[in-house]
Amino acid sequence: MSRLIVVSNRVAPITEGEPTAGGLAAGVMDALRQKGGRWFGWSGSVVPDMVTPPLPVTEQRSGPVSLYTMDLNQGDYDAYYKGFANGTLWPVFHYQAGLSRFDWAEFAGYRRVNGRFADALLPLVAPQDVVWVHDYHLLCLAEALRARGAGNRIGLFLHIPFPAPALLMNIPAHAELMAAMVQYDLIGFQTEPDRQAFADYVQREMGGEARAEGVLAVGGRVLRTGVYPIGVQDDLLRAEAAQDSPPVAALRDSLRGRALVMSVDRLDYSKGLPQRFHAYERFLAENPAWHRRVEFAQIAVPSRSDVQAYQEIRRELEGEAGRINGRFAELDWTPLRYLNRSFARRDLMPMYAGAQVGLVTPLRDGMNLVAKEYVAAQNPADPGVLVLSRFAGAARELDAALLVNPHDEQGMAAALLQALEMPLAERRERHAAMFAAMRHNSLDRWRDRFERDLRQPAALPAVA
Ligand SMILES: O=P(O)(O)OC[C@H]1O[C@H](O[C@H]2O[C@H](CO)[C@@H](O)[C@H](O)[C@H]2O)[C@H](O)[C@@H](O)[C@@H]1O
Ligand SMILES: O=c1ccn([C@@H]2O[C@H](COP(=O)(O)OP(=O)(O)O)[C@@H](O)[C@H]2O)c(=O)[nH]1
Repeated sequence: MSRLIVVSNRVAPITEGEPTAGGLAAGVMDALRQKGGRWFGWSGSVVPDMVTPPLPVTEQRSGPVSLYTMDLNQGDYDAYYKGFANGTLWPVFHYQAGLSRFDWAEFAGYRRVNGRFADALLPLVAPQDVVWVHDYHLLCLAEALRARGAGNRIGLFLHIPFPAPALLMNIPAHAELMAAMVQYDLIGFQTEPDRQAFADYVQREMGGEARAEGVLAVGGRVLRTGVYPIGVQDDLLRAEAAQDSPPVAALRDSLRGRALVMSVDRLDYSKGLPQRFHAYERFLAENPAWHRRVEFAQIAVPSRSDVQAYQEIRRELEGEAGRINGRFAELDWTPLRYLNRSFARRDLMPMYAGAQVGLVTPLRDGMNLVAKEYVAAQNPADPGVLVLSRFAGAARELDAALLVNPHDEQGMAAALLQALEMPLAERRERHAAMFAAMRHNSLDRWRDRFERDLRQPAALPAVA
């Protein structure tokens, strides 16, 4: 039997109900629980350099999912995760080249860790299995597996945007990176512009040829590319949204009838939090009639806190939250609640349900599952309004949201007012359109389409 072997840097906690660090882990766990499979990744623990590889692989089981994890030693973690993946690739792929740094030694460390993943993975993979790799941490994994003799079909799904070639070429190792990427059999993207940017580079810089829709021939290899927007499990989420719990009750009681604007993000510069804070400040300044009648809750979960750019954005936001509250707060009204902590998703869902506005305004985002979760949580008879950045992957499907440019403070302030004052009929109409789009590209569809295309070499690539 041919099994599905999933590989990603971040894996979900195996215990249900624990907060999940980001959309990849949430999405993959939900998808794997349905059908079962093997999932290999980093344990999240870093051990001293004197512990030398190969590091042991630990197995845990949760229902039909077998989770295999491995620690990283400090040197590998620094070069691979903190260095090349999150110090170089993440900013460039999110169109923030100015925040990117590059070091050949870190790139070598990134390749070395991709090799360590390959070494640990090989004993778990039978020749007939298919391997589904996730995200930018493992762009060189297919190359490492092939160098070790693996003949399996190997696919990559990129959860984050893929940059235009001119931007990608800011990375001095762009040619090495792309030569490794074309060792995959199938590469999936969140949106068509991401797929097109990849194909443009292959054609223009590598002499590749686009043969049929999405099929690329390059350097003696044929690989397929497709668009597979990640989704959510709306039935599960709707059930979670209907539950009450102590944090949800505490939030509701504290609002005392005020409207709630809500945002939930990892504390990441790509999420556009300072711009969002400034737009809310402008909204308050321009609309005194809304003072005491609205509160904005920003949940910002600390993330990658040992990377300098993340430390800087955290400091900036603490200052801005204090300043905005200092400017507008009254003894009995705090206009902005800023929380640096995480919640279990089953607690977030009823909070979304009670929020009149979901404010999701990243500068760039591969997809943004919070936007889809917000739509899933709403009561169709009296739904809230999603204000969504046009630069989130989710905006391509949820185009009935109030779409905003996160760099346009005035536009965002106006959208907030429009959302808070939107008539019921328009809210229902917009929500129905978004709900249908969200349901169509479900999490099951994402997994099934990618797995089907990965297993069928001859099948035509996907167009979402
Ligand atoms: O693993 P971390 O460094 O703690 O970061 C968390 C995850 O962040 C990113 O998530 C992305 O995947 C989501 C689901 O497809 C998508 O909606 C979002 O737009 C992406 O940013 C990252 O890509 C993951 O690898 C991280 O695990
Ligand atoms: O306190 C929190 C904050 C976020 N999330 C989940 O983390 C994911 C975030 O995914 P998204 O695609 O929005 O962004 P990412 O963090 O992956 O860039 C969503 O499923 C959220 O529900 C969570 O479980 N607890």
